[in-house]
Amino acid sequence: MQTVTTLHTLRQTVDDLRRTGPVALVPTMGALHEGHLTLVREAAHHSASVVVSIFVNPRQFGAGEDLDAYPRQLAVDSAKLKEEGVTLLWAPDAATMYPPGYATNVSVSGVSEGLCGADRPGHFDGVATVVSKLFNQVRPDMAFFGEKDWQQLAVIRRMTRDLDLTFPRVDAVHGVATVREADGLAMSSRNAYLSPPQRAAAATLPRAMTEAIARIRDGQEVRPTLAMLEDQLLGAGFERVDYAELRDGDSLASLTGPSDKARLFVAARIGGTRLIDNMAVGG
Ligand SMILES: Nc1ncnc2c1ncn2[C@@H]1O[C@H](COP(=O)(O)OP(=O)(O)OP(=O)(O)O)[C@@H](O)[C@H]1O
Ligand SMILES: CC(C)(CO)[C@@H](O)C(=O)[O-]
Ligand code: BAL
Repeated sequence: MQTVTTLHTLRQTVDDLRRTGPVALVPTMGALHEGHLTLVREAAHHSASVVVSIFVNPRQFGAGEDLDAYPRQLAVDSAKLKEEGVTLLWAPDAATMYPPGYATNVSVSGVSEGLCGADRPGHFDGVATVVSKLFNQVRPDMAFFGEKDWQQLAVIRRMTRDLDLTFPRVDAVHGVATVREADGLAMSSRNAYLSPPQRAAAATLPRAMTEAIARIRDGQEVRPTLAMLEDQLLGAGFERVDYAELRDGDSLASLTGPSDKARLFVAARIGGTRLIDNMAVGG
């Protein structure tokens, strides 16, 4: 595996790779876990070369968020990627991504509004901006993102479609199902912030979501069911529920009842750590 930190070398190396077959990109912020490695394996399954980027993108963190605390462990991550047979690790620094004078922002409306967009103003502008840069830098034939960040995936697909991108084309922006711990908690780099008791209580999130979905499918009203879900989380030790909402998985429009594409989206905070999850409800 080659580790590249300059744009010049990245372009040269990816141009060489492209001659050997399709190139896949897996964008990450590092602190890699099985969720990330599942994206890498899926990417390898569909391409000749896998490029993984690791960049903790300052523009997607709001004031007072965990930019400084975000886990950084490039050597450990690099060993994991090497083991997976990744072709190239793209690990730019902040000055390479945003040199002095940098002044451009990519902003996607609609799907970025509400849910995490409401709690983290500017977050999806930061994501759309860095992902459009990564797409232009690597020019991958395909890219892989986790469904754990469902709204992020919707924003990236919208951006790819709206800007008529061809590297990758919108139908080559792939979503990969959420990888979970044995107790159902969605894997996330931020789970590392949790103390053992917080980690044990965090498993209430997927459990309470699964129960709420069963009630909704059973015909119980959505609003009281989601209120019960919030109470369950607060009772288990979460200090705040940022949102618990039913939305259409494609358009992200709010829903008041089940439908084919309905998904339940929740964000909640435990010990100051913000966890998100989403699950299909179905009709
Ligand atoms: N449990 C998971 N299952 C599948 N994909 C995942 C999972 N966790 C993260 N991903 C995906 O990996 C990519 C990189 O995500 P990122 O580096 O932010 O990791 P993360 O674990 O989501 O961290 P964070 O704690 O910041 O949310 C994203 O496309 C994300 O959706
Ligand atoms: C897509 C991404 C790598 C952009 O910084 C980030 O938001 C993430 O890790 O999900
Ligand atoms: N996994 C999404 C990146 C973020 O929370 O900033």
